[in-house]
Amino acid sequence: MAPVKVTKICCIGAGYVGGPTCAVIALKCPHITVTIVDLNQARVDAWNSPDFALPIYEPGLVDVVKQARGRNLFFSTDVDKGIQEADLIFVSVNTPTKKTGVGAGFAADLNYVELATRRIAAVATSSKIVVEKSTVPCRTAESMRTILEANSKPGTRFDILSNPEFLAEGTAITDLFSPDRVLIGSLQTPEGKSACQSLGDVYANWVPKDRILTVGLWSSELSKLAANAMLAQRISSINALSAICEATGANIDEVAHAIGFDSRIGPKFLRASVGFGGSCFQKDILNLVYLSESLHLPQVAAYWRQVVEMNEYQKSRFSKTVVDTLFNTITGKHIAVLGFAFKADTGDTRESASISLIRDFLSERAYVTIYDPQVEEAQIWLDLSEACPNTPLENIKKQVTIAHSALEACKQKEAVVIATEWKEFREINWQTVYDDMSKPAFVFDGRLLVDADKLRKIGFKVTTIGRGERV
Ligand SMILES: NC(=O)c1ccc[n+]([C@@H]2O[C@H](COP(=O)([O-])OP(=O)(O)OC[C@H]3O[C@@H](n4cnc5c(N)ncnc54)[C@H](O)[C@@H]3O)[C@@H](O)[C@H]2O)c1
Ligand SMILES: O=c1ccn([C@@H]2O[C@H](COP(=O)(O)OP(=O)(O)O[C@H]3O[C@H](CO)[C@@H](O)[C@H](O)[C@H]3O)[C@@H](O)[C@H]2O)c(=O)[nH]1
Repeated sequence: MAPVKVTKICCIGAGYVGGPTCAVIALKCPHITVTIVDLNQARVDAWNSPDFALPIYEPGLVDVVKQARGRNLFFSTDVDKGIQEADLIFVSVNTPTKKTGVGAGFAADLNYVELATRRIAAVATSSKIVVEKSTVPCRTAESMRTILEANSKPGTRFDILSNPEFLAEGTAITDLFSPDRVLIGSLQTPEGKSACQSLGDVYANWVPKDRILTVGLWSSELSKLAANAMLAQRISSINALSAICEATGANIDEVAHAIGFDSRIGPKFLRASVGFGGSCFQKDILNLVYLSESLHLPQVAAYWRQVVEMNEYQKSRFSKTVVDTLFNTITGKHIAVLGFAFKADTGDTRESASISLIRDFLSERAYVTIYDPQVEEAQIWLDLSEACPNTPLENIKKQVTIAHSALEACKQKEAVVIATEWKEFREINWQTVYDDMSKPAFVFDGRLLVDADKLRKIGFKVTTIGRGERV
């Protein structure tokens, strides 16, 4: 069966994945018309804004959108038209952890995937290749196929592919320009393989062919969960070791450097921290835990659950270190928290470790001043309200202030907590920060970001993750 030559792509979901991924496809494939659709009018308006005030912050994204928007890249809320016109449809909707019902707290909520799939089935009038881009549990493609086939009109067919996304926020554009690999899963039938080639040909416009991996559908779905589980496991492993370093006087930087030199281990993703955040790691591991339990594999479930538990431990251990170091009480004390995003170079706050720290500080009745270069004030209030469900927002606001610069945040505070690895925190004038702080002036570096010795020379009392010495 000859592969369909893709000329029109629709992406359902204009979020952190759908937006950048399909904007890059449009840029790299000027012969393909790409329409990204979303039900969220405000989001689509932001993607279309004349001054390119895009709904997400991602280095390099504005340049990509500037080049392609209006040429062969379009953003719209007309989901049905987008579906009808396309020959290939990406489903890139959110798959958060379920909050209620069976599997609550672990399983992925597939409601958005199902609704998008049902919409495709309801309005498609010609054959489509439907590509699962969202991260989903193993065998979700089968459910999508069942829905689509049960609703297909005479003469139309649907081929389902899995094409999980591996971009990381903050580096999305470079990841998409030069991916380690593009993974495409398909049924191993002539039709499935032909659909797989159609999508592979789209990526081949800029991705070397040896980086386009083709596998079975279920392997592709599971590989996405597996990749995130293994990455998060590395962080929990190095964080577990950071606790041993603090207790023994070993230095986690030196340990990471030493083990990373072993080519079988490698140096990446070994940075001890206050804990991993982001919308994916925790969600996808819990999803794997749920899958393992559903498959009656309790030991496997317990193994992966421990990665998340270690992360929770790391966050609470850091909060406790702050309290212990500040003479066992932070009640009434003023603390600056630098960074609210879950990592640098993004405005995304989902599962940010900063939120857990601030919640702990508020419960100890400290006063907190937050500064982040990218996160909107409204988002901070929303996240803190969710983190402290029993405290009305007006009470939270009595304890929390939002500053407009790092220097302003640190002024007259007793302690500075670095929660996100923004480069500007390394480069601020620490002498000025010191001069303006109450004394003794404490710095708690949750990201191994600053030169602790230099700060100590200025006069700070510095506590760093994974290092025994504390003055
Ligand atoms: N954020 C990441 O870095 C990342 C990376 C790789 C994979 N993923 C996975 O990709 C998926 C999307 O993640 P995201 O971060 O882009 O989510 P997101 O919440 O930023 O975006 C999802 C968008 O889908 C829209 N949507 C939901 N249902 C819809 C429907 N029926 N019709 C039209 N629009 C609809 C929502 O309005 C939202 O704008 C998730 O499964 C996630 O696990 C995310
Ligand atoms: O050595 C490290 C590396 C990362 N982190 C933290 O881990 C979290 C996740 O970071 P990162 O993986 O860089 O960002 P994400 O955007 O969450 O990307 C992950 O999740 C995506 C969604 O599934 C995948 O596509 C990516 O491949 C995967 O890296 C952040 O809080 C980081 O600060 C550390 O603490 N130490």
